[in-house]
Amino acid sequence: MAAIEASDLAISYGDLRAVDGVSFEVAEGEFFGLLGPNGAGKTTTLEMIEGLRRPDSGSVRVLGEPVWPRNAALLPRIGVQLQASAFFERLTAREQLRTFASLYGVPATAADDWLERVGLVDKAGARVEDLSGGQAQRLSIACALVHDPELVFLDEPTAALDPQARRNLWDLLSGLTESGRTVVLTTHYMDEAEILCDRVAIIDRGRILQCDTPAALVRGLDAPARVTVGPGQLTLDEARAIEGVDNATESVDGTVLTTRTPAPLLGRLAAQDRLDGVRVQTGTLEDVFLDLTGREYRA
Ligand SMILES: Nc1ncnc2c1ncn2[C@@H]1O[C@H](COP(=O)(O)OP(=O)(O)OP(=O)(O)O)[C@@H](O)[C@H]1O
Repeated sequence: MAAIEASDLAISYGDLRAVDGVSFEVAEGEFFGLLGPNGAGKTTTLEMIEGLRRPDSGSVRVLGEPVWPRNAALLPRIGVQLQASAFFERLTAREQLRTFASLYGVPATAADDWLERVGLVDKAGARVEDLSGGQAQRLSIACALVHDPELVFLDEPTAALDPQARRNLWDLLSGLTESGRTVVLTTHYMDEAEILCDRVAIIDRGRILQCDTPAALVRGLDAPARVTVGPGQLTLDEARAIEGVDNATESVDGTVLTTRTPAPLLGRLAAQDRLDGVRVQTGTLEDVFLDLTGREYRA
């Protein structure tokens, strides 16, 4: 059984078709990403799947059940991350989490376990308004998971965090599917989706442009790899003479070799003892987005 089956979802706000025929399935245990720029329709799509917003047309089944009209049987089985601003005011981090636990009828020990899992034991007595952005996001994720849901929705969990705090949160997020739980994440960040998600749907202007594993999407681009060899190791003529090199240029970082066959090229560079400081860049999801839409990604 699929954890989510969304079929031809559409919703308009006045003249704006915010979601325009979106269909996808998410398998149980999958880490699935909805990826797209501001205003693409990610949040609206999630709200329809969570049963918070009624689609104009189309249908959704979650964990085998219809979500609309509001399906109370599903509530204990799904977790929805609240934006940090939706915390109960003036509670400490522990009280906040214990309040969620009691609303779901789970013991306070579950709250304390999650406090530990998200690394907030030191902040247990701090009021939620005194937490840093990253700590608040960790707490909101713990609140969504305290009742051990089968399916959890995380809407831009790393928005507004600095790069270090985002990376710290990735460790926590990547462990969430370990016990077979399904995770659906929306994000602006292509790098985040590439690292965390088993599959991503790239969504723009209310439509899914592509849906696949990040690796397959990048492979489908058929973009050449760029292999940069440290400065002074190769002349351009030597570089161009190496089998598999399509082009070679100089940059401040060294000699940049363009190739469609990076693995054998690296083997040849190794044989010439020229691997010191070599960097390999392949296509990224940002390149996929550019290729699909013809414009830069507007994160
Ligand atoms: N209640 C509403 N009334 C009118 N327009 C809306 C409403 N909610 C969303 N929209 C519009 O629908 C489009 C999709 O919005 P949505 O919030 O789903 O995008 P998003 O991909 O989640 O964007 P973001 O990453 O900025 O949160 C946007 O153009 C938005 O302005």
